[in-house]
Order: sequence, then structure tokens, then C-alpha cells
Amino acid sequence: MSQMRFTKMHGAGNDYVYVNLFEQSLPATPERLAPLVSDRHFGIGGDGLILITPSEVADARMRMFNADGSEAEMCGNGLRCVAKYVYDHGIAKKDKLDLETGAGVLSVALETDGNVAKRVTVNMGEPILDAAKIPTSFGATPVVNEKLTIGDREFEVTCVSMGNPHCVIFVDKADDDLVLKIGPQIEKATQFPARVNVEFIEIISRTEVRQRTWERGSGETLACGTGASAVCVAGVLTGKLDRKILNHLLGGDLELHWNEADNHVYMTGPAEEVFSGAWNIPQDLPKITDLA
Ligand SMILES: N[C@H](CCC[C@H](N)C(=O)O)C(=O)O
Repeated sequence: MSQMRFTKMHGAGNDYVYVNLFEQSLPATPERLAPLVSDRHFGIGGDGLILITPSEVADARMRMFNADGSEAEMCGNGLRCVAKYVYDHGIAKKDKLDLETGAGVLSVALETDGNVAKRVTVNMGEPILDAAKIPTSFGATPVVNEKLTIGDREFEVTCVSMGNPHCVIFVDKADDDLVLKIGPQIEKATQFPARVNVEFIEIISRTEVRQRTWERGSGETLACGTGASAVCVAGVLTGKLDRKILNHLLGGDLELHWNEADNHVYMTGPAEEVFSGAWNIPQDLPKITDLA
């Protein structure tokens, strides 16, 4: 029985199966593997699959696949965990790393305690506010307080890309009806040709919010780092929030800062390694060559 070695990690409860491709190759395409390993009953369990690979332009590269097998341009919680893995496992023992992502090479700073990283700050780069690049069919740029009709209900949405697309909605109560019923309908709404991640935000003050997230390709997650970054930007664009906020997500807290000086968003939060293991590769899994 051949096996694939993996490490389970999470950032504020947003958990992924991490595979170190510095030391092994994949038994099948990641699009095929992600749904299998993400399955919380028949697989390892997680919100998706994250590959840590060598990079020609950075200390390492992250490729991120949602639980449905779709690849995303960027994953904030995932990148904090990749940074921790790269540091803790000695791939690059530096407390400042450059990591290649689908949204470009991003810089991260690690707070370490001896030999392990505890908290990580990611320079997420500039938010993308051009409707076409988010991409949405809304005409306005930036997309602020647009009306989106779902069934017989109308929502006011603000759309921001952090390399991946986000639809932010400020609500009185982010309840199950909104997150679990409206969230999936917005994810697949025709206004979002690449689908979209949806953030439902309760405002506690100008510097503090509570977030629930319906993620593209993974459903509700306990946290979404790119989403929390998009919320910070949307809060400033709508005049509801200051540029520095504390975001309470179901799985933990993230600190966000949309820095006026460089127009970059900075996200700080935890990264945890839960366990490592070996996954028994199913006999009937089509080999990568079979899929060519
Ligand atoms: N579902 C997202 C990718 C993961 C983002 C999230 N988990 C984060 O921490 O940023 C997408 O398809 O764009």
C-alpha cells in the first residue's frame, strides 16, 4: 500500500492538509486529491489541500485547492501555516520569508518562540478594486454598496479581490439562514463568473467586527484570511470601519490593517501544526499519467 505523507495545520480553525513537495511527489493531480483528502469521514479531513513546493523566485511556493478541487489564487490562513511549516521544518530558517502564491510573491514576518513560529504577519499586498479584475459583472469601480438580488431578497454588497474574489455584506446578525442558505446562492450567482467567497459581517465598533464566511469551493469555514482582509478594505470603502480592525471569526481572531502609506493590507494571526501522518493512497486512484 503506497502512502502520501501530510501535515494537518490550521490558521484560526481554517484547516488544511499540507503536502511537502520538497520531499515527495503527488500520486495524482491536486484537483483529484483535494476532495478525497478533505473528506472528514472517508479521508483525512480539512477545508482543502495545500501544496508546499520549491520556487524559482521565493523561499517556497504555495498552491491551494478548495475541498471541491478548485484551485484558488490565494489563501491567507493557509499562507501563515505555510510560513510556519517552512520555518519550523527548516526549509528556510528565517523569520522573514518570501512566499510565491497565485497572487504574486508575498512577504511574511514570523513571531517565533525558540524553534517554532507562533504568529505570522502577511503583507497581503494591494486590494484589487477594479470590478473586471475581481471579477464581477457590477459596473461600478470600486464595487461599493451594489444591490444584489437573491430570490425575493436584496442585499447591499461591497466586492474586493485579494487575488481571490470576495463579496462583503454588513448585516445585523450573521445567522444560519444568511450564511448557509444565502451564502451558497451568492457564491454561484451569475454576477460572479469565477464564483465568489462571501463574508457576512456584524459590526461591533469602528475597530472590531465579527465574521462568518461562506467560502468558494469549501462552504462555511471557521476563518478566512483573504476574506478578513477584504472586510477591512470594504469597511473603509463604505465608511463603516477604521483602517485597523480586530476581526473575530468562529475559529479565532485576526488583526487587519489597510495601511494608507503603501496601500497594502497586513494580516496577523495564529498558525498551528496539529499532526503529521501518512495517507493510504486508494488503489483505484487514477495515476497522474493516466490523467494526461
Ligand atoms: N476559498 C477561497 C480560498 C481560501 C481562502 C481562505 N481560506 C483564506 O484563508 O484566505 C477561494 O476559493 O478563493
